[in-house]
Amino acid sequence: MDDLRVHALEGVMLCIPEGYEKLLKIHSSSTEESQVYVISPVHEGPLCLSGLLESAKKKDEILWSSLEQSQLAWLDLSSKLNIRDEIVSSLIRKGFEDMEDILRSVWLLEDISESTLKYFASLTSYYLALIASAYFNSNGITASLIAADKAVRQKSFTRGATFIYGDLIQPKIKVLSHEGESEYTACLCAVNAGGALTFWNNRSLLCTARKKDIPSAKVIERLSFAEATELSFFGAPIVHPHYFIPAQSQGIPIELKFWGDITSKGTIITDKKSVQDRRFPIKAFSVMRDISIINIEGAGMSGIPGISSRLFTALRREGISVILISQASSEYSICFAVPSSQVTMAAACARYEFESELNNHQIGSISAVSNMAILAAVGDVMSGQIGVSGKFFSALAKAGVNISAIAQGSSERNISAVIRECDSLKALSQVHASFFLSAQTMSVGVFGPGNIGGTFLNQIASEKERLQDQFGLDIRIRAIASSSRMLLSEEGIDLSKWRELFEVASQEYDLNKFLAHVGSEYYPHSVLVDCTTSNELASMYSRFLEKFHVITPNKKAATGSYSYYKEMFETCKRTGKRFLYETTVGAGLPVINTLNDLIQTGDEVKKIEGMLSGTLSWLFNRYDGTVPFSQLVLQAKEMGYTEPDPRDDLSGMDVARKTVILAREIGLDVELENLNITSLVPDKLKDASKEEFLSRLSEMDDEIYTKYKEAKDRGEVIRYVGRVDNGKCSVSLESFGANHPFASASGTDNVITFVTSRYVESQPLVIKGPGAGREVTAGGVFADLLRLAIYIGAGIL
Ligand SMILES: NC(=O)C1=CN([C@@H]2O[C@H](COP(=O)(O)OP(=O)(O)OC[C@H]3O[C@@H](n4cnc5c(N)ncnc54)[C@H](OP(=O)(O)O)[C@@H]3O)[C@@H](O)[C@H]2O)C=CC1
Ligand SMILES: N[C@@H](CC=O)C(=O)O
Repeated sequence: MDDLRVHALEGVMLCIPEGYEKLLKIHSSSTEESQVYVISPVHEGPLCLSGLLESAKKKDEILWSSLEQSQLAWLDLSSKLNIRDEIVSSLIRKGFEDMEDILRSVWLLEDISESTLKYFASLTSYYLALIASAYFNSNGITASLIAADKAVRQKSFTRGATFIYGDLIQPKIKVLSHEGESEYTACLCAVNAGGALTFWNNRSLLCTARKKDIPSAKVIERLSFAEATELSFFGAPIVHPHYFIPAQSQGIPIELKFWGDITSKGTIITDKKSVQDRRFPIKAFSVMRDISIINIEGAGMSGIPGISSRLFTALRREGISVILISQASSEYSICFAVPSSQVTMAAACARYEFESELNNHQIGSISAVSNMAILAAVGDVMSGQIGVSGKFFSALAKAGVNISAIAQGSSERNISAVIRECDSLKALSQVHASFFLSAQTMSVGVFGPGNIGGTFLNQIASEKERLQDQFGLDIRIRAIASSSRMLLSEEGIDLSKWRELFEVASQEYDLNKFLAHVGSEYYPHSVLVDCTTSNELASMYSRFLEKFHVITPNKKAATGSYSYYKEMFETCKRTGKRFLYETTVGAGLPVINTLNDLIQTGDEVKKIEGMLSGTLSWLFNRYDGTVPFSQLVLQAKEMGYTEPDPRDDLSGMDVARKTVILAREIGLDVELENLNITSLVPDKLKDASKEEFLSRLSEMDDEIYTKYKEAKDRGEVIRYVGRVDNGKCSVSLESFGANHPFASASGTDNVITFVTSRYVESQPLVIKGPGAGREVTAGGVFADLLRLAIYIGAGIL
């Protein structure tokens, strides 16, 4: 068992009775025999005493009633803790009598000396220590009080509790007005008396990112002093390194704990360099907001010694704190970041310093940009590990975050990027997920909860948890829209009951609202899944791809005009967004991806031939004249094989679209209008409404029977085929003998053959399987979503 632990506490923690109860719990659960509590002064609230001095200086009559109220507040705290020790109240009263004398002289002199200010502050720390020791004693724990200046010289402390108060010891360079007040004294006590150290903060546990920004951020268990130094600079809940130098120099580990959650183990800072798992090179990410950058540019700076030195000397003279510096090796420009509150002064200071260089154009411009943030990644294990910064920057690129400046120290323990403040949350959540510190989250909006869309939502519902646990992929379906209603949810729709929610909680459909919701800034990756057959939505993909990834089984966009088709891919190239549409041909079959593999590996595709309609395949496989064709069409619709309007299948249009998609995939500039399409839909039903067409379906029965009979008599079967051959596309209704591969297709089979340089005519590459249906198609859309997840960096194998 260690003998001694020294705790650094903020005075404010002990301004309410619950604070003492917490402290008692901490004491009782600690293993060390001697516990030392260094208590910092109170700087705000009813127990703070510095306001009295201000009133005295201003000769404000309110002083006397405030003095009385203040005394009552202190006595009240002690009585609420049931402290019966008369000495405590009489010492508090005595302190107030002394204060009254001092306040009278401040009143007369209208001046507050530094030592008076310190005395009033240290009195609060004394009172807290006094009350705490009385409270501990009344709870059967031996407790005593020692003034800080004496405590730091002690080689040992008595068993039980010791409370240290007063004018706490400060390092020579103080950082922020009230930072580290108890920590430095605690360090000195621990170093001198050989004890362990705990710093209690009132802000939060130290996590891999700020919890407010990334709710799934985890507590960091261990940290090296060097990492702690980097993180403290970037605003993590650790005091400035100046305050823990004594402990660091003696290799005394420091526990960082959070007063709001005293049972958490918190973080241990040690002098050991982190040797954690190299798969997790980053310990934590931090964001500093409200930053401005100043850029100094000019050809005349190259190779001129002393420019940087003059700049930073001038800035230091003005007390401007430079947070980050980045200079191109060409020395053509220097960029540095400062807090926005200092940017005007910093820019003026730089202009003043380089006035003559500006006048003679050695320096072209000195410009400032505000509303920036610094995103920093910190970790010992980054050092020497190839690819960490690459991953960091590519993660930012995938999230569409522009980087204005970069800095990486040669220790390789910190990479910092200056980005726009409005991108900071999105950037943080992307890099945090990319280094597997939290799940890779996608904000997904689904258009069209019909056959395919609805099945897709059900499939996600059943796999969501597993994907999150196994691969850290967090798919959040945050919006669902039909043509008239939409359901939005901030955290993600509960997919176990999405249908009921859509019924009862949906609102009127508003596309702009839908897009703004799915694309909300917090999420680094926003995805639109279009499971409609809407032309209107398809015509907006190019616009969507500016900001969203698009996944769709809807064939309309990929078969729109060739210029629009090109435009979508140009947008993708520019924005880094993905357009995935595997299910537009062959439903869940791997047709487009296979074709792409052939092309990307240098194969030459000479001919594509396919039975591309699952519906027509099923109809002609089923039809034998016993059940009317029209009835089978209704069954196919019921089973989710047909297009929302079955005329799209029966007219050959669906096959034509798929043929065009395949042709374009191999680089052919083809337009749908140029295809000759044989339609099975009688002319008289072409322009009827969908409802009328369905009610008059039987009018096509005779003609189909004739076609069927003619083929049958030849010993053949009817198939609808799409072809891309010799640079030309065609679709046709044909009949095939029993030996043809198309004749052996059953059910909703699609059969697609590729003849290429590698897969010759006599032995083509053949893809065969169900080419329509809810489950297979929705599964294909889901697979596209997972492909996208891999692209954005999810660790799916
Ligand atoms: N069935 C299959 O096997 C395959 C289908 N596909 C494609 O999948 C897509 C969907 O087909 P399927 O699920 O059968 O069709 P459904 O008719 O079952 O569903 C379509 C859905 O889209 C909604 N919708 C229509 N217009 C809009 C709009 N402008 N905005 C938002 N929602 C809209 C409809 O809502 P509302 O009720 O308001 O009209 C409905 O919920 C089609 O493009 C089809 O070509 C691709 C491969 C295979
Ligand atoms: N209706 C289509 C569905 C797939 O695209 C078909 O039958 O093939």
